[in-house]
Amino acid sequence: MHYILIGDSGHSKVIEDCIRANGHQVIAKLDDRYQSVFKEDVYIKGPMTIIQDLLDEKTKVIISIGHNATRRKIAQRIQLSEECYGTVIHPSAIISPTSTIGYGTVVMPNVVVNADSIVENHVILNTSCIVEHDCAVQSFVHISPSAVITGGVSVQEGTQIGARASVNPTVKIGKWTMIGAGSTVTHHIPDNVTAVGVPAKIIKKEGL
Ligand SMILES: CC(=O)SCCNC(=O)CCNC(=O)[C@H](O)C(C)(C)COP(=O)(O)OP(=O)(O)OC[C@H]1O[C@@H](n2cnc3c(N)ncnc32)[C@H](O)[C@@H]1OP(=O)(O)O
Repeated sequence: MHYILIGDSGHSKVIEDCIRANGHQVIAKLDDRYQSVFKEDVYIKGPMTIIQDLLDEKTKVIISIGHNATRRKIAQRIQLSEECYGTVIHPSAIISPTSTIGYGTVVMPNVVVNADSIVENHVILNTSCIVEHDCAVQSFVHISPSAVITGGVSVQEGTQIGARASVNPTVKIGKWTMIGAGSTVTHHIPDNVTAVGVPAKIIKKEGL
């Protein structure tokens, strides 16, 4: 399988490692800071507008941008059908056969997703995070490295759970919210806020 990465950044390097670990290959890195199309090493580089010229049935796309709102903006802008997107899962990740992982989603090394969880589209499950049983992780969420989402948790669209944060069982976290690194979330958290600390408290009423 060939991949086109949209966004040529630190996050895309980690995604490329996951793609290679599966024996697949990145053929193009598109980014709007490139104004013309050129070849660098084995890659075609250029602006996002050339994407349609590169697509075929052996090629999948991943939007390789860590910022959740930007990832969504680009998905809305390029308007690809869902079959154009790949799902990248590092071979060291453990995914329950009763869980589902959506399109455009990347699952980094040593991630665990346990039984009956639903992970939607364009999600980042970053290095060594844990999504326990019966969780719902909506589209454009980022679960940062080593964060732990315990059983029955719901994380709504576009929210980021910071590195090493943990979320107590059955807690619901709203849309486009930020949970600070190392926080422990003990109660439901609404949409569009920033919450930090142990236990997590809201410090800002504007989201991501
Ligand atoms: C592969 C990768 O790199 S993936 C990247 C993963 N990234 C992360 O996990 C980073 C998550 N980001 C954070 O934790 C950030 O600190 C945020 C987003 C929660 C807050 O950032 P900002 O909005 O810039 O807030 P700011 O730094 O001004 O802090 C505001 C207050 O909250 C406190 N605070 C900020 N973050 C935290 C935190 N994680 N835990 C506890 N307190 C915190 C600050 O000390 C400050 O307190 P004060 O007003 O008493 O001085």
